[in-house]
Amino acid sequence: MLFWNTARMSRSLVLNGGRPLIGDIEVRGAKNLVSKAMVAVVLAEEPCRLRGVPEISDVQIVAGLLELHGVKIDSSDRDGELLLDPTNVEQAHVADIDAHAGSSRVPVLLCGPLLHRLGEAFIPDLGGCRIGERPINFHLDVLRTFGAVVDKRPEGLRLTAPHGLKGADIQLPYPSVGTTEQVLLTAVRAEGTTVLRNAAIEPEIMDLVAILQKMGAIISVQTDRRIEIEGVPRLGGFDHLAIPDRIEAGSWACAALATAGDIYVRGAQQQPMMAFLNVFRRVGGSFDIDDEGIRFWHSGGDINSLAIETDVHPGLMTDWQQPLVVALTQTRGLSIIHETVYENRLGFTSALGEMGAQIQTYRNCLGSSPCRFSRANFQHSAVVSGPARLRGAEITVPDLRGGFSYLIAALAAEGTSKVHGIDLIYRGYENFSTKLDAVGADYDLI
Ligand SMILES: CC(=O)N[C@H]1[C@@H](OP(=O)(O)OP(=O)(O)OC[C@H]2O[C@@H](n3ccc(=O)[nH]c3=O)[C@H](O)[C@@H]2O)O[C@H](CO)[C@@H](O)[C@@H]1O
Ligand SMILES: C=C(OP(=O)(O)O)C(=O)O
Repeated sequence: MLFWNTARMSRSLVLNGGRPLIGDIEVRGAKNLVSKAMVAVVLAEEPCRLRGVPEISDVQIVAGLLELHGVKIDSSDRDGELLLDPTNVEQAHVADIDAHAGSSRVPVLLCGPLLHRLGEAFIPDLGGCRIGERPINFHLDVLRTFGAVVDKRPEGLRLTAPHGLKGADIQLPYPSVGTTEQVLLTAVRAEGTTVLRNAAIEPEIMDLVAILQKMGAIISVQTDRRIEIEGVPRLGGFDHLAIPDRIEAGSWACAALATAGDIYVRGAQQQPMMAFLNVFRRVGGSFDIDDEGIRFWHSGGDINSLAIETDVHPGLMTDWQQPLVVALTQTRGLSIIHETVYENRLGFTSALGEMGAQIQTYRNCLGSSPCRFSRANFQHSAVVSGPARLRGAEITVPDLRGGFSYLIAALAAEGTSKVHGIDLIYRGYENFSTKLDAVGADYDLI
């Protein structure tokens, strides 16, 4: 059992903005690795230890699902250590699994591990941020290539593998993070070799590869988005310290910039954040990297507008886009955003408009080249005109990163803001209210 429960947390925040955020905060393991590492436990035949686990609701959701499948989970105190024992993995009751419907996207990654362990998997309807259609067609296609039979039912998906799972030759239509993880988590114990082309290579995926290697997997990552996996008959446990959360680190960096503040993010690492750090420097923010973390601050005077384009790694990660947009409202001139990963990740800007930001969204690709959305009717580009004098407003969180971005906007704004629906922010920002205290924010939880 986990000892924390974000379901008991507050739903709204009242914030008084207009003062710089200054102080030290710490980020722990990445949401986008920790939840996958927990899924990998189902493949193990020995207990596993995961360290640096943040107290976020996505961890809670995956822990609940694993417990339904007989994984014993122990987290006794606040040191971020989870002990997970999968020796008695069993089929969960469909009705119990169904109770987790709509809560996260991670359950789809249980397909391969459950098929290997139990020969059958039932997956509830998925949740996750509503920032686009987010189909799972790539996931189902690759699972079928391995030999899975997918039965779509009103309450979710039922998968079986009547002839076992066999290594496959796979070319992804787009370097999808989740589908790459799906392939890794299935191929490591499939019979024979799998070759995956056009794979995603995000740092969290490389950390998952490291975990699987500790468990006994044989995986080679080539330089051209090609990953080769030799299936093995058995996997053992692991002991692993999760890669720190670069999205959370970048979000606090944007909070420092937008409020003309100065925040030291303990745990932030340079390498996985290179694309972000380049943007931060170009916009005129300052940073200083040491062995323990990164200090981000506003250097005074005007900051620069610029053009940014999100992309798969090593490009600028889409999850940084929303907090960056808030920082860009404070720059002089016109900034351009081209969101190429999700077709609908700019909807959060309309509430920023109510706060005084000048943001116009466009269907056209306002980037270096047309993206996958060029001929579709999606508002996936934006022009931000600044600097804007933001004023407090009453707003409701639309999604995880949009939610944190609203907190930044409220703290940069003059006056008082009320932000509702903050439970979504607990999905990926550990103890954010304690961290707001640490950087001197003026707020009340209601
Ligand atoms: C829990 C987690 O790790 N979430 C991250 C993961 O999401 P997630 O793994 O869902 O993102 P993907 O990389 O798979 O999605 C990228 C694009 O591919 C499309 N697609 C994906 C799968 C599919 O079957 N069909 C399809 O069309 C999506 O709609 C999207 O337009 O990577 C995203 C891109 O870095 C991040 O924003 C999310 O924070
Ligand atoms: C889009 C995100 O997460 P998820 O895929 O879990 O919805 C995110 O972390 O910003």
